[in-house]
Amino acid sequence: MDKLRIKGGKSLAGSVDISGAKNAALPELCAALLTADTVTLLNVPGLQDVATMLKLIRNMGVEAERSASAPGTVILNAGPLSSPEAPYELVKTMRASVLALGPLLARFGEATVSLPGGCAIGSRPVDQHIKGLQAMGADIIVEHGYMLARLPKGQTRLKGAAITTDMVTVTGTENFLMAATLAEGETILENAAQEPEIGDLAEMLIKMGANIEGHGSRRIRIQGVERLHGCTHQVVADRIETGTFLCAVAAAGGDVVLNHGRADHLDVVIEKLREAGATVTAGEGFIRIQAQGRMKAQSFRTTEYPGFPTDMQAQFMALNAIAQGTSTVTETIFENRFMHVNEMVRLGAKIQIEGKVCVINGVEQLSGATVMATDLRASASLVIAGLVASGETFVERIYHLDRGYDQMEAKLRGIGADIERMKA
Ligand SMILES: CC(=O)N[C@H]1[C@@H](OP(=O)(O)OP(=O)(O)OC[C@H]2O[C@@H](n3ccc(=O)[nH]c3=O)[C@H](O)[C@@H]2O)O[C@H](CO)[C@@H](O)[C@@H]1O
Ligand SMILES: C=C(OP(=O)(O)O)C(=O)O
Repeated sequence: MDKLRIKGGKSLAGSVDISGAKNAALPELCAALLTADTVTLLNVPGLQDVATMLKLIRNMGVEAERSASAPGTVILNAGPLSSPEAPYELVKTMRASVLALGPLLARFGEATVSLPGGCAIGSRPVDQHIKGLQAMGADIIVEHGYMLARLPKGQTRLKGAAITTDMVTVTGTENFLMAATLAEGETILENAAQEPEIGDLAEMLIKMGANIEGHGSRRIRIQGVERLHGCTHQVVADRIETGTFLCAVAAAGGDVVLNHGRADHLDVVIEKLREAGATVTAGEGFIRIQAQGRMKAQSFRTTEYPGFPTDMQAQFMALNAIAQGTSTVTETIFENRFMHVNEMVRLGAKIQIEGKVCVINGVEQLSGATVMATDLRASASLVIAGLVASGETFVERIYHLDRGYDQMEAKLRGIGADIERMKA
């Protein structure tokens, strides 16, 4: 297994190109299942999760190729799709595979999708996905670890429905959105997620001929159409990758421009960074951060968008770990998303976990050690901690990092970090 070696203490300067968002690219690859026409996605990030999703849909019979001449371009054609199935072997490494369920049901009237299972950050059930698609008329049974979904005999389309989920669910909203585009009649999604990736998916579906209103709000209305057509769509910039680099610069110090970064998708995080003492400026297609000296620790609580993103919790905690003062971080979305804490403690951080809350007493210096990545954002937080720790830090099990960051170590090296991948 590859690991990262980081020699801490370098400040960061220069510019980084932010990639397309993992959490937009994954549903958008699944949206291509909704049409027999060709769909072209631009700005698709080079991530392990994208490779897994391409494998998953190719396994169904979909033609899906990365363009050799245009980096980031993926051309998809689900015309030849023959097997609407997502097997456990592929689903187990990537929970987002559940996003195949809605489009498959909508277009083919059947789908067999493995239950994703729990993961390091929490149990992550899919009961809301099942309940919502059942409300749209699907028969879904769970058997041998699989969701077996089909339309009742004689029915060729899902039916529009009013769906109110028990909690805000991002991939749940995306599954219903995609399913509803081809359903008969109107679907109203109440308590819908408002993450920018939902808006980006909706924009893509509208280009494909879908009739959608209200995306970006808590109530989305979809009027089903009989068929969708192909489109070309550019994946929105990754706000979590952007936020990760912002935290890295705030922690290590420096002056970095993030090209393609969208400040309007990161309001709360940027506000906290400003309160911490960083200077953050932004314009069309870029964000610049300048940071000098020790930041001031910031307390926060994760909530659904537009609140503080759970996917930024670990990275900001790394900043708090070496900031001045005491902060509290409350995780409200996932029940087990503090796996990075014990690893940070091994680097010298002073953090106590009290249920959903972490109390962090900022220390002046971390000291390098070997630490283990347990999930995607935990990995990123350990990289940030390694950038500021004295001596060398080795981050093991970075296959988690590769799931969701496009060449993170090369991008960090480009702005002056002393970081290298050690191949297994
Ligand atoms: C591919 C993708 O976009 N992943 C993101 C998505 O994950 P994902 O869509 O899986 O997360 P959800 O928004 O669904 O989860 C929110 C909460 O609802 C719970 N829940 C969800 C569905 C369900 O059927 N039953 C249920 O109990 C989850 O366990 C969690 O506690 O949103 C999360 C929350 O912003 C992010 O951390 C992930 O990066
Ligand atoms: C939890 C995350 O992703 P996923 O839903 O793909 O596991 C994440 O991106 O931080």
